[in-house]
Amino acid sequence: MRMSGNPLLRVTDLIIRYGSFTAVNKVSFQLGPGDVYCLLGPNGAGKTSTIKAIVGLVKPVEGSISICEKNPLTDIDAKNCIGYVAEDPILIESLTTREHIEFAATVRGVGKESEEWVNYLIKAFDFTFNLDKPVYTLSRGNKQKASLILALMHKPKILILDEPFTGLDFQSSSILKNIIEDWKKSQNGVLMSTHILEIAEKICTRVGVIISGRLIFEDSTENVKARLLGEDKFAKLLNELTSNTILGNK
Ligand SMILES: Nc1ncnc2c1ncn2[C@@H]1O[C@H](COP(=O)(O)OP(=O)(O)OP(=O)(O)O)[C@@H](O)[C@H]1O
Repeated sequence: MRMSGNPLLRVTDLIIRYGSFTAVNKVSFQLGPGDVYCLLGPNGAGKTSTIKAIVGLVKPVEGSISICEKNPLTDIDAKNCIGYVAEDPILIESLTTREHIEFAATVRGVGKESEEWVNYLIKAFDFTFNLDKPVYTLSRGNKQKASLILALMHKPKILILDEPFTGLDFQSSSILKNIIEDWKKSQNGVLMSTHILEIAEKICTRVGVIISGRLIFEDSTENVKARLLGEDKFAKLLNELTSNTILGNK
């Protein structure tokens, strides 16, 4: 695969099982500097499981993961290289977002120098009036915004976003798209799962199609589009990949 510089993230032969069920089967891919890698696939394909293994929320039975050239199992610094937004925001319901930000700043060693950036994020996501409300009073979309601010505040080299546009209003979606573009330009990396083909086509530099736990197709978005000449055919390819894959028997 074409890549400039060492990969920021390397996933090799990842296998995840829940009991006897294999949810992710020998998945391998890399995220290079400047990449926005989109994992595409139907419900239950294994996208979230793959992401959870990368951020350490699920223990794979086999395979290896390298984050910023560090082993996350043995090197605590690997975690600081990541900003993660889960499909369902992971927040402490009784705390306010301001308290989450203060706690995260202490844990990650984020100091005064980041104040301007954090204030920018709060303003950009139109979050000022929600900052001091307990999380349990926030709407789904505002919890998503809180998660995004927390994931971005330490300017991680790798952003990992699981269905990040779900529940976001138009303005916040547009801000997030700009931030993803900035991450790409700064030679950082973004790994993202999405069901929205338009986003994959417009934002991602690479797409990986995962079905029944297997990564069955991977290419640059540029190549896919050049080959398929148009959005309808991009969607058609994914439909075909989905229907041609024999489900079960993994
Ligand atoms: N904790 C769990 N215990 C048992 N099975 C699980 C668990 N988590 C996920 N699975 C199963 O693993 C498979 C992959 O799930 P996963 O959430 O990774 O898929 P996904 O591609 O992210 O789906 P979606 O697009 O619906 O979010 C599914 O069959 C799911 O039911």
